[in-house]
Amino acid sequence: MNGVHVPLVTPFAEDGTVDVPSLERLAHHVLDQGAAGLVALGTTGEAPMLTGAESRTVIETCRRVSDEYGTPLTVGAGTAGTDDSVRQARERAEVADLLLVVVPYYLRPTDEGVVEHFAAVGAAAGVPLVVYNVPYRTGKTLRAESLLALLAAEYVAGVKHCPGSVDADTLALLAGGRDVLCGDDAFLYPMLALGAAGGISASGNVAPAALAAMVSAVRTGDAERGRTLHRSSLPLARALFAEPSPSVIKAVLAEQGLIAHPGVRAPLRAPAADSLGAAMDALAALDAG
Ligand SMILES: O=C(O)C1=N[C@H](C(=O)O)C[C@H](O)C1
Repeated sequence: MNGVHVPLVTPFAEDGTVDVPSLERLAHHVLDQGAAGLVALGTTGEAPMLTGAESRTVIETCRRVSDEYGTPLTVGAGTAGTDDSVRQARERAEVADLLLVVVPYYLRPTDEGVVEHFAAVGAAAGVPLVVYNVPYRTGKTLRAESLLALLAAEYVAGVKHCPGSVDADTLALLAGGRDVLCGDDAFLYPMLALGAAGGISASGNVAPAALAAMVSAVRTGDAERGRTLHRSSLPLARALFAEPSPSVIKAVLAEQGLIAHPGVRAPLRAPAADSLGAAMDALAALDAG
């Protein structure tokens, strides 16, 4: 799990069904532009709003394209409960190379309960897990030692960390030595500079080359280039997340002609014209890598 992995949006056709040709076009585009792999059914893919059949269509489409490119496919999985997460992980692991498993949300279990949850899912899945730590969405903040324990587990390939800042726990995690992936687009460069292996970055849908260039600047020790790319991509990350994601991202992708329609599923809503305008301006000003 090195480099930038792109959590693809799930494009919908005008009638609201999953638009497979748009999804395929976008998947080819991001891999052509330097993404290291695809992520299906991430937050950006509106996973909670898809039916089981739609989820399978998205996974199969991403599998086909990943096989063409020889790149890894990570598939989102996990719900609030362990039994249901185990069932879903078993099913999705048949097609995925890795599973991106969200910290169980809403009930706010203890850290010990969360660690046991991942052990159960890891044992059932048979493919490596990426722990998706996103406290501002799940309502569950794990202690740094629990994150480090998960990072050290043999069934865990990495932690996708979305702290909203580079705080003390983030520093402890990055000092942990194994794969940490940044899940907060605005913090991609700072976390890479501190040793993160890469990122799962929604901005990669619209600017894959710039993010791939940032990774390569850090790898080659070109700090000045890395900082330049960071300064240039930060306004874009902010603009894309100015409204609940992925509504702005989809609107930009439709403007770019990469997907046919910008529609998102309720309760998400189309973004305000100003939000789209700000994102298009940030994209126009981007150092594209
Ligand atoms: O789709 C994802 O997975 C991502 N999740 C983060 C979030 O929205 O919480 C952001 C990241 O860019 C991609």
